[in-house]
This record gives sequence, C-alpha cells and structure tokens, in this order.
Amino acid sequence: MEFISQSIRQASRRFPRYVPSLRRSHYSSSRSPAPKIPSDRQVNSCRTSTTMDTTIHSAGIAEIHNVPMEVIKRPIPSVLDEKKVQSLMDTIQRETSEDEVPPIDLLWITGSEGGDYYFSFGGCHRFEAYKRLQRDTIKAKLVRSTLGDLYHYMGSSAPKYLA
Ligand SMILES: Nc1ncnc2c1ncn2[C@@H]1O[C@H](COP(=O)(O)OP(=O)(O)OP(=O)(O)O)[C@@H](O)[C@H]1O
Repeated sequence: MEFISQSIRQASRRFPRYVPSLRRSHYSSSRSPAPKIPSDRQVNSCRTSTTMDTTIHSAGIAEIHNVPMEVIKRPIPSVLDEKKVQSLMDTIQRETSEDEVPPIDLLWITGSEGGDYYFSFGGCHRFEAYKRLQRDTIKAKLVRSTLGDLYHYMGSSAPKYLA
C-alpha cells in the first residue's frame, strides 16, 4: 500500500489518478512483478486518449495507465538520439507540456502459470526520458498480447518462463 500511495503522489497532477495496484509477492520477485488487471472501476478512472495518442497496436485502446517503471521489461537495448531524450525530458518536466507526450505501448502478457508481465519495445526515447527524470511511473497503454506476439519481437530469445 505504501508503494501505491507513493506512486499516486508522484504521478502527474494533470494525468490519470489510476496506478495499477500490485501484488506484493509478485512485485518483490525479479521475474514477475505485476500490476493487477485493472477492474472496471479503475479503468473508469483512467484518462482516455485522443486520436493523436494512438499507435497501430493500441488504436482501439482508450485507457491509459500510470505503470511503475520497475515492472516494465525492455529486453532490447535502445539506440538513442541524445537530443531527443533531452527534449522529451524538458517537455515532460514542464507541467504545461507534459500531456504532449503520448503514452507508450506495453505488451501485457499473462504467463502460463499466471503472473502478469509487461514488455516494452518501442517508445525508447520516452522511456529513457522518464527513467532519467527518475519518475516512478510512465504513461502507458496495455496491449493484451500472447507469447506468440513476443516471439515476433524476440524470436527464440523470448523468455522461456512464460511458456
Ligand atoms: N520534445 C519532444 N521531443 C520529441 N517528441 C516529443 C516531444 N514532445 C512531445 N513529443 C511527442 O512524443 C512522442 C515521441 O514518440 P517517438 O515515436 O518520436 O519516440 P519514442 O517512441 O519515444 O522513441 P522511438 O520511436 O525511438 O522508439 C511523439 O508523439 C511526439 O509528438
């Protein structure tokens, strides 16, 4: 509960009040930290996106969540344009412009033995900007995905523990 209230306090005042709740047992595990699947009530408290916020993967998804940075797995190292990261940091830091940065997409996968896993492949510069700003959470859309989807990105490097 302490973590959740901290996340809520540190989330942008202009952005969603929703922070995925965590199952502590999963959260402390390096393998399967997991925001819970949002309930209807929680989903209703999320901000909805505009058409400008969408990608092909998340075009049909309206809900935006403040997802804890530390539960997001980024298996592929980013190649970064330093100026773009800096510029995004400036934009995110200013309360008047933070909303100009759209949510990233997260692949949300449930393991065969349960547990929720959140993978990020795009949004490299946004993720890096939030990380460097030491934000606890990042705005994200959760794209319901399967292990098969993960194979598209990672091939045989996809984590075996999900199968
Ligand atoms: N100062 C800024 N610099 C760059 N993009 C910004 C800035 N402010 C707002 N944005 C918005 O943030 C989003 C950045 O997405 P973009 O696809 O360019 O990068 P990324 O997804 O974070 O990284 P990558 O595409 O390399 O994985 C765009 O929608 C852009 O309009």
